[in-house]
Amino acid sequence: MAAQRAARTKDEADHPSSPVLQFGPDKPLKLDAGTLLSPFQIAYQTYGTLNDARSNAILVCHALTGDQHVANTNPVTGKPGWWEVLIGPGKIIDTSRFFVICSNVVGGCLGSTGPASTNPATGKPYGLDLPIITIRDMVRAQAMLVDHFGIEKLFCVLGGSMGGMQVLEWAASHSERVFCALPIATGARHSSQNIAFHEVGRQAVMADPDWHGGKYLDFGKRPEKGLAVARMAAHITYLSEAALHRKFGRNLQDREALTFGFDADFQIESYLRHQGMTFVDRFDANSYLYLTRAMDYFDLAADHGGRLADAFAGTRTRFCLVSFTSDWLFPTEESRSIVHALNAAGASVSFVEIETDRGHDAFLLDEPELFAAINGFIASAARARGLGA
Ligand SMILES: CC(=O)SCCNC(=O)CCNC(=O)[C@H](O)C(C)(C)COP(=O)(O)OP(=O)(O)OC[C@H]1O[C@@H](n2cnc3c(N)ncnc32)[C@H](O)[C@@H]1OP(=O)(O)O
Ligand SMILES: N[C@@H](CCO)C(=O)O
Repeated sequence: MAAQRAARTKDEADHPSSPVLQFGPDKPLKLDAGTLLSPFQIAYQTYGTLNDARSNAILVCHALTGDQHVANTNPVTGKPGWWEVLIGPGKIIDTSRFFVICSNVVGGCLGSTGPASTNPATGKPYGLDLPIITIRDMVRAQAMLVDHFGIEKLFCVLGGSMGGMQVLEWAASHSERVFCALPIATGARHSSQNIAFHEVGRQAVMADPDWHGGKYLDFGKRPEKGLAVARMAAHITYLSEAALHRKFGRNLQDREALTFGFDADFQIESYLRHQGMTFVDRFDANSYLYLTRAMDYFDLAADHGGRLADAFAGTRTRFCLVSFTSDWLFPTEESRSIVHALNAAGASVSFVEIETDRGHDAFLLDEPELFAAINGFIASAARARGLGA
């Protein structure tokens, strides 16, 4: 165990934005697809220090296109970590008290094994030869990383969107290892409408002639146009009609009049083009296919005989669910149905619906009510866990 603690050096603690840390388990990853993934890597970051009782660990699960750089400068984009506003010394998730772990999901493209990784059978990138990865597979891999740190029980698992799906999966399949769980802006299954949007995005990628059946790395050119269009369509779903109206209305982009052509006349067009173009600089097209598929396949009730409450039978985990009024991707009803299932399972659960026009991606923004909910829930759970004030 001492060796496991030593795996996290002082340099890592002092320089959390230091190069990507990777863990290669010596066991294969058992996949829901019925195969084994071996070898495989998990890229991760940690912040803070694990206490002697190993009771202060918080696992943060990232969303569809997020990564492990939750609270340090992102080495690809140069931007702050995606929850740096929330996590750090003296912040709401205080890394002078808690040991925070965030890992890149398996199937991703920032250091964990994914479709761009080398297939040991061919010596070439996996491409579509990588087996389909599920949310449960991602969580199995994270559990191996948590084992690597010698942590039996996580104090908290939290995350939004696809991160929230991982939180629910942790609570369902490793309930004895989770003291408290905070799924945000998520659902216990991906809805028909959400699968539909993902399918549009995947078809945009696959229709790009540079995709080459997923073997684009062999050809030296990536399917950037298709991936950008996929992101543009998806990005609309992360916002809301009201937010788009508030931010852009029908304002024109750097011009006084319509051009009577197909340039980006409107600010919203220019904005979406920007979102699409910047996305392709930081994300792999095949990873996008795999991770959207993982979300589509997620159906916690189906995995437990069709009754969601059975996924949480006997749980002692404390839950807090958060939804946003303008989130049309994971509307409040999705969270409410999870709350009902938790009630039926006799779980300890609280629920916060936050009034905002910022849509689904509100969980990534400076949202005071969200931070107040996280703060209150973690403070009360920490007292119950004997982790002090
Ligand atoms: C959970 C995780 O794991 S992280 C997930 C991965 N990360 C993301 O999804 C982040 C991408 N998402 C976003 O940027 C989402 O819009 C939000 C909602 C999170 C950010 O919202 P805001 O902070 O309000 O930023 P906003 O939506 O206005 O976008 C700002 C960007 O649009 C650009 N922009 C704004 N207006 C225009 C315009 N008219 N024309 C062109 N570009 C524009 C800005 O220059 C800025 O660009 P930059 O990000 O390259 O610096
Ligand atoms: N916009 C976030 C959340 C999507 O669910 C992302 O790209 O990961």
